[in-house]
Amino acid sequence: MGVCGCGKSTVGGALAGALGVPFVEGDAFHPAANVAKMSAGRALDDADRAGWLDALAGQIGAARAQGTGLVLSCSALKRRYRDLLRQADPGLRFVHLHGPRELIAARLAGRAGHYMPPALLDSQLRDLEALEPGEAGIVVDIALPAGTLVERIIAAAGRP
Ligand SMILES: Nc1ncnc2c1ncn2[C@@H]1O[C@H](COP(=O)(O)OP(=O)(O)OP(=O)(O)O)[C@@H](O)[C@H]1O
Ligand SMILES: O=C(O)[C@H](O)[C@@H](O)[C@H](O)[C@H](O)CO
Repeated sequence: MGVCGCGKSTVGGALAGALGVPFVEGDAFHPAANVAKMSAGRALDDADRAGWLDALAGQIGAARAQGTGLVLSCSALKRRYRDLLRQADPGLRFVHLHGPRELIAARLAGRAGHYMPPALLDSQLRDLEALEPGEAGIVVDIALPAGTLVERIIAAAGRP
């Protein structure tokens, strides 16, 4: 979880590879209308995100039913979004990829070929609600290299 450009795809993909489980890119489940809205520089609201979160909950529920496990990238900015995802698997754990605005803005500026305009970073930071006590998960510092983050996440999870 985390705002645009925090490293969800990069770290999530590497984590899934290290764990040997499927990686599901949450961005791929946005309807075209959401992508068009973000591409036009307008932030998504709760209504825009509702169907998308349902689709991601479906992915989590399917992995649980099949016993395959998964790593899924999702901004999951608000507590109630995470509550919805947890309904699909109460054992769901979150990794908040956290870092200073300046670092994330610099990474977004250096990223090519993505629809998300860097100007939407501030709206994402406004929407972001940190993990609360009782929510299973950890916060990691995205200033660290992706490989180090993967090691820390696996160490915190106690596996493999
Ligand atoms: N730990 C890291 N160290 C250095 N660079 C990183 C790290 N994590 C990600 N990056 C780089 O930062 C940029 C943003 O990462 P990435 O696309 O994975 O973020 P994201 O959270 O998936 O973004 P979005 O939500 O917009 O899809 C990429 O260019 C990526 O290579
Ligand atoms: O909740 C949201 O507003 C969206 O999921 C965004 O976070 C983007 O999908 C993602 O960051 C792609 O760049």
